[in-house]
Amino acid sequence: MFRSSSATARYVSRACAQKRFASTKVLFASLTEDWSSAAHRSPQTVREVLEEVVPKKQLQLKQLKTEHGQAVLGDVKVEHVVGGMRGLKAMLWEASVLDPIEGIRFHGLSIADCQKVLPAAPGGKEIIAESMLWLLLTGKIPTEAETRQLSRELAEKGELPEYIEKLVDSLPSTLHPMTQLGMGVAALNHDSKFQQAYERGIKKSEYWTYALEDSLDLLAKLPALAARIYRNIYNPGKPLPKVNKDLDLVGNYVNMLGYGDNHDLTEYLRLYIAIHGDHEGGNASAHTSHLVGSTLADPYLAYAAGLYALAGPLHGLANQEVLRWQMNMQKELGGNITHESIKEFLWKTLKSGQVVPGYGHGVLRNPDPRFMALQQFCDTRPELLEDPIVQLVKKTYEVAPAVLKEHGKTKNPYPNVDAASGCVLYHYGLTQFKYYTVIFGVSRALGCLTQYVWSRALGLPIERPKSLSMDAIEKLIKQ
Ligand SMILES: CC(=O)SCCNC(=O)CCNC(=O)[C@H](O)C(C)(C)COP(=O)(O)OP(=O)(O)OC[C@H]1O[C@@H](n2cnc3c(N)ncnc32)[C@H](O)[C@@H]1OP(=O)(O)O
Ligand SMILES: O=C([O-])CC(=O)C(=O)O
Repeated sequence: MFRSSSATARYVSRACAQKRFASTKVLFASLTEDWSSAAHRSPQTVREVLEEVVPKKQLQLKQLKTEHGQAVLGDVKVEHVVGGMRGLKAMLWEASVLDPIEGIRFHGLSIADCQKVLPAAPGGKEIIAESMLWLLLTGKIPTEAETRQLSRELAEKGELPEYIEKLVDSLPSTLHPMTQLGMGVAALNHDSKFQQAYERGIKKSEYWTYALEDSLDLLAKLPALAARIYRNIYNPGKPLPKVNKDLDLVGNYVNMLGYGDNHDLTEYLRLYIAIHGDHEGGNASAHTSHLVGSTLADPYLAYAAGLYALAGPLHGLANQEVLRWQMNMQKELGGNITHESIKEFLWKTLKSGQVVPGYGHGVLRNPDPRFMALQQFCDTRPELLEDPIVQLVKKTYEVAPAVLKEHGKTKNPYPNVDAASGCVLYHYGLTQFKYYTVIFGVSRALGCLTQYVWSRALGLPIERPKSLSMDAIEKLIKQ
């Protein structure tokens, strides 16, 4: 049968999608089977599960290196070298893989799959950070009892050392909250077990256990650190609650932020923090923390570096920018918010040479499923559906893709996660949008620290790609 090249491309892409769907179904079935049998045994700790998984992954990597070390995964073109390495397959990252059309999958599970199988908090429905962390680290679904055990372990480690409190309290309230978060995280390396063990001269095979210990410690302390920064900047002098040993990580975070009585905001932040946790390895924050970690800098330093990449407006800071931009739109349009007036505002932004924040992506070529999941959260709550800023975000989504297509520059005219994340926070009273990227920073630790542990478990080497000058590129082309 003859097919035109575009029909062939559609056929191949449909066939690939069907194959992907079938293999995902198998994986989903095996993970959930695994989970239902796990529900009948006594709970394991995340360390015990990793003790079992690490040797299997080490063997997998050994086989990849020895049997397929010379297999070709793609070509390196000049456009990769001068174009931000977009699409270049050049990193190992275990916990998640991003498909341009389907979006993120964590160990093969989509966000919707995770919403079905990952345990929620008592009295809640949304995925919590601990069950996502467990999945990212181990590739397995935790039982409810295992999730609770991890929540308690994190809560027990959650208080900040006094020197960090003093450091953060000494910072000017005019210093951006992300700068403060990075400083606090870096300074926590004062107590790094990984660094102390390295200085003692431990074996390479033991690195990952200390990396895990530091990673859990850092994850546990992030809510208290992030909440202290919020308190110092926006509510100076207000007493901060202690970490409650009976709450999950995000439950504690929201409580320390001062919104503990708001169940809907707590549930929103549970979902937010779980689904922002990892977005494969090539994004700027993950890649930065991976690079710094590859020097054997401890997890605190590696993640602090990642946070400063997250603080850029083309990456995580876009969620702050989205809210600022949507509020400007609301102010300028006043009572005249129609599809037509939003369209004009979009063109004004584009013609002034700015990007439309919250739209476009380095990999995605469809609406971001994280955006859709946050929109779904709004769709189930009438008070959110009636909120003017939530409505404006939704209306902008109805107009922006067509405008961006007509503008013709961006490869992806659809919304990314940052387009939706801030408006719900705003509705619930968390209106200080300069703080929003800090919440993202609490979340992204899940993925970056997971990979830190795996990089040490797999003995990955220091990253050191080859760079070329333009003259050197021209010389290579001539040859
Ligand atoms: C959690 C996250 O990090 S999600 C991303 C958050 N960032 C944003 O929302 C900021 C707005 N978006 C962007 O700036 C971009 O889409 C990025 C940074 C996300 C991706 O960048 P790229 O992969 O380089 O995008 P792409 O290849 O489509 O860019 C091609 C051109 O379209 C432009 N473009 C891309 N997105 C947009 C946008 N939202 N609005 C206007 N122009 C855009 C680029 O600036 C580029 O222009 P240039 O040729 O003059 O340099
Ligand atoms: O994947 C990317 O490049 C950016 C992104 O959406 C993320 O890091 O969450």
